Amino acid sequence: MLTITRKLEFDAGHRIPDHKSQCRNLHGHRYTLEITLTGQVIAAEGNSDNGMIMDFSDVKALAKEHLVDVWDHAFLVYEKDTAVKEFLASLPNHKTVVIDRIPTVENLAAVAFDILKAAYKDRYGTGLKLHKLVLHETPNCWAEITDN
Ligand SMILES: Nc1nc2c(c(=O)[nH]1)N=C([C@H](O)[C@H](O)COP(=O)(O)OP(=O)(O)OP(=O)(O)O)CN2
Ligand SMILES: [Zn+2]
Repeated sequence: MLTITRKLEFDAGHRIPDHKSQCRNLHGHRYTLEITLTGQVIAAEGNSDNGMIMDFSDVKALAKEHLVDVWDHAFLVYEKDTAVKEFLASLPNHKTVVIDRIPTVENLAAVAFDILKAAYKDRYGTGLKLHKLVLHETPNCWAEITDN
């Protein structure tokens, strides 16, 4: 299978409220996102994206619009983490993203996959689709999710 992968980075805060150790504290990460797409290679002489599955700049633009700019410098808070949710709501103009599950790297990768799957789906009639997403929380810890 032929794929292309675009890497982007963003910063976000989170906490894992029931964690046994450090991760129950408010803290942040520089997340690294790897987006892998598959689809037919575009064959259209004279087109800017001739010979590409998708121009990397378009991969980046869609990722930013639908996910990266939404999560960058936001605090990603679990919807049932009432104490932190209320605190963040008390801060004027604070960038907060409420997540319907605990913001572990596994869950954030799954949420990101669903968002980006819809964003890339068959934009050119070439079967373009999100194949895999990797989300690094630290250089040493990451989750991967693949389309099934
Ligand atoms: N399965 C998971 N385990 C942990 C998660 C997670 O999302 N899924 N998250 C955390 C913490 O939030 C944190 O992101 C990881 O911290 P840590 O284990 O300290 O990671 P480091 O890379 O900084 O660890 P080093 O020991 O410095 O390499 C915890 N667990
Ligand atoms: Zn963390």
